[in-house]
Amino acid sequence: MTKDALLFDLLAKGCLRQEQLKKSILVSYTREFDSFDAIDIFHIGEKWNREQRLFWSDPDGIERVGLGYVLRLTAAGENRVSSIAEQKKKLFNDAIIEKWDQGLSGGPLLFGGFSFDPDNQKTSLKWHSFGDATFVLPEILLTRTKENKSLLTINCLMTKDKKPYEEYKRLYEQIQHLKRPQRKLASLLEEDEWTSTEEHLDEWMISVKKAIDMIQSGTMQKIVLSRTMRVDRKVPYDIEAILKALVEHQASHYVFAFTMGESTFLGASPERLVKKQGTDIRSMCLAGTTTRGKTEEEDKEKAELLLRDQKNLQEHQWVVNMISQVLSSFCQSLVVPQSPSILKAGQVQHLCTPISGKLKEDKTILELVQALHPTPALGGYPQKEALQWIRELEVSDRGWYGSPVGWMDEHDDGEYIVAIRSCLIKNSTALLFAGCGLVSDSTVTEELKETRAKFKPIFSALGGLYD
Ligand SMILES: C=C(O[C@H]1C=CC=C(C(=O)O)[C@@H]1O)C(=O)O
Ligand SMILES: [Mg+2]
Repeated sequence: MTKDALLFDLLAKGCLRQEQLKKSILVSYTREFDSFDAIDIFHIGEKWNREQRLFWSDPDGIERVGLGYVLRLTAAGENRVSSIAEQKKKLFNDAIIEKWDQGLSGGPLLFGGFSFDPDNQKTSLKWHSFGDATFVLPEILLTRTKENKSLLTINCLMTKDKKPYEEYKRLYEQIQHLKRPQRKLASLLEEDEWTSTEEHLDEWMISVKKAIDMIQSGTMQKIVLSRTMRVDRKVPYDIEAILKALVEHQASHYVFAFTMGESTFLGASPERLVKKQGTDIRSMCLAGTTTRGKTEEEDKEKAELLLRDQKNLQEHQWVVNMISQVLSSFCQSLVVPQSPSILKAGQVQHLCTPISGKLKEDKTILELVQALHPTPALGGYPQKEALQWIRELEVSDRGWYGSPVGWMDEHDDGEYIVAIRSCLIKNSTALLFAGCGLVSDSTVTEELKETRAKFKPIFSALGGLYD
């Protein structure tokens, strides 16, 4: 039997099971594929379904491109995480999943994320297609593994009206299409083509001052406040060109893009929230920032100053305390380094404490995400009060900025990052986000500079200069 004849077989099996159980059946088939260029494949998706495309690459070198969404799981409000978990469970019940090698990382992965705060009333139309929680299952998912193997996953939901042969024919044609990439020359922006505006800057500075005063008075320990920069072009943004720039310049980051309808949320985040593989857990505390030096020597000097800087160490410590406390309740063992190291992230560098652990009992990746979000790297401390202050002090709607975004598999393993260094793009407008952790030694001027530096990596990828 040829590889794709097996696909037909599975679809027929799915159809039969659908008739027997009288419910929609997920059929997922993963096989080896020809080597591919992820950006090229993403580009092919523009022609056939430009409103349903996703891209994901991680620091281990794994790349994934998803084209077309078989289904969308959505949820709103306080119970959004458990609602997604329930919908996911139902979807995988009775599913037919075939992988030629169980050890490889293809398969029916769900990609998506959550808004930062479902209780924030500033629901703007801009984030409409993303909602409080949205997960998608791509129809075609191409994966390049760490070992440089290419995998093709085809997902299909066999509903009552679907005929196996018709589905097979349609999917087969799409696979042929994938083999004929046409590379378009990605063009970055010319300098005179865009205008940028730092939005509500005065209001933001007043809010930062208020938050610092409050922290100094002892009411709060830490609050993270973010702001937006709008960058307008004369012509629509070229998402592939931006991804190409991010992948080239930010290879050590998580580069992601989720297109939901006309809008794309994309970025290159250095921050892992949590990864779960069986009982192994990995997380990361990232907070405390300085800029990069112009020479290697200056860069190192800045890093050394950061490692000794009391304000940044304090800012960092709230995150270490919270993440280690949360994870210790889930884990039988946890490794937390005594002091932070440096993580270089494009035009900035951070204090970073990686954390790893072993789960004591079976948990899903979503349970871990729910317990961790938002850490004091994006919210503050104490968490509940910090969220309340963010609602009151921030003008912009964070939407999915600063939120958990990622993927999960049929075994409830997966990886979520914190969506920072990111922007929301619609046609010729990009909205960039950057925030900063405020503690008692913060000053408005320094935090303004810090957020300006944090805009740079994504701004550069939109066409500004890398410096
Ligand atoms: C909130 C952001 O960064 C967080 C992660 C690393 C360092 C941070 C800081 O030093 O303030 C922030 O906590 C952002 O980039 O928008
Ligand atoms: Mg900071």
